[in-house]
Amino acid sequence: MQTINYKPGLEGVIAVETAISFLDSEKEKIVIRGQDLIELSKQKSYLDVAYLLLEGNLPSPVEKAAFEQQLKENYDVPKEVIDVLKILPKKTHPMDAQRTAISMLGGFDEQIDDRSVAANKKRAIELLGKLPSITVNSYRVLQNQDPIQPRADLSYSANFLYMITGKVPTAIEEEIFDRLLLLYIEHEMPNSTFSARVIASTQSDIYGALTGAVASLKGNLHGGANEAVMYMLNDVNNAQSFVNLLKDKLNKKEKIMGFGHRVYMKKMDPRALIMKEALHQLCQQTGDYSLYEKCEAGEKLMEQEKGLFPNLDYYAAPVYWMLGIPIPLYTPIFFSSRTAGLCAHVIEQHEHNRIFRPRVKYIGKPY
Ligand SMILES: CC(=O)SCCNC(=O)CCNC(=O)[C@H](O)C(C)(C)COP(=O)(O)OP(=O)(O)OC[C@H]1O[C@@H](n2cnc3c(N)ncnc32)[C@H](O)[C@@H]1OP(=O)(O)O
Ligand SMILES: O=C([O-])CC(=O)C(=O)O
Repeated sequence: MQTINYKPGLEGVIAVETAISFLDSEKEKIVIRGQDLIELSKQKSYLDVAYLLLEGNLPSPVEKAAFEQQLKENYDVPKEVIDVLKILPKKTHPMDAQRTAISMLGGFDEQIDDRSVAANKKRAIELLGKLPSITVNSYRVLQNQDPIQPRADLSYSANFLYMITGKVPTAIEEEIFDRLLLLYIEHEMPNSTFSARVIASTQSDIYGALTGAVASLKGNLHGGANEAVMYMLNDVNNAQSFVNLLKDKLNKKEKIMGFGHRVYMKKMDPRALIMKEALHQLCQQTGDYSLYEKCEAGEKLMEQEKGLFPNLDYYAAPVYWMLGIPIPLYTPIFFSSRTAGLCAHVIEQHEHNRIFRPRVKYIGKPY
């Protein structure tokens, strides 16, 4: 007779011991190596938090400059990777192209079998350096556009946004894009991180773990929600039509993208609030508040009708839009940011490994 302790979707199950991050619902903190992500988003930049994740402490100004320089030295992507992206069917989703490119990088790693912390940290830096180019250029070649070269004279985030839009961003655009990357950087044990750790736990390599994580993040119950939110917002002209659209979807028992979360069940994802403020800031710049009005109306309706609150993807989507970012890049950019957190998790998994191998509750034919 089996002893059953089955939680559908592993809800509430503790899967790993980690020193990387923790969602403390009681204290309302997203803890990243002992620091609150929301506080960090007000004072620090994406690269500070990427360094914190990989090294365990925030960088000094000198360490940060050296870290940024290392990333810039790794901006170039092997020509063979771009060549493969060019032969993908043009209807390939950029997430699938990103997945292919990351997977290919494994073949260029001369020390692929080295699972040491030092080797994995080196790979994390190489991956973080290459991700902006992989992300943007995989999309560009699918659009029959020539790859764009990174610009090392710009900051990491400014270059990333420049590569996406083809324009050097203004100071406010750079600041908001950097905040968006920072908020997406790490979030404890979402499906993609779990996937990466499960793969790494077989002693498989970081490229395989990240390739699996891209596939996980693509789904619209996870990272793919940000793109779905924007298509929904663009389907209607004003706040009232958006409310009507959501009511209609709810009547059809459809899930509304950008709402709900396994951990934030009774209140709004704190990261979404920061993006809501960023959206307001961007609307102030243009004088056009229509996206903000639609989002707020949707937020109110969902609370009234379902007691559900926005997650990060809900308010990140219109921020991406106002920064001039094409919708198919929203989830690949999320992944690009999350690479820092995922690499920290793969490093930790390789350091303190036990293979994941759960059991089942058998509901098949009697035997
Ligand atoms: C950055 C991120 O990746 S955040 C996640 C982004 N994903 C989305 O926005 C997709 C929409 N949201 C969802 O599908 C879910 O809320 C998830 C996947 C995020 C969490 O899923 P779970 O923790 O398994 O919650 P579950 O789906 O069981 O929902 C609990 C109840 O709330 C309802 N619910 C949850 N989210 C939604 C939603 N977005 N729209 C409508 N109803 C919802 C469910 O239908 C369910 O109702 P029931 O008990 O009457 O059946
Ligand atoms: O935590 C989750 O399940 C999903 C999420 O918000 C994230 O990965 O940022």
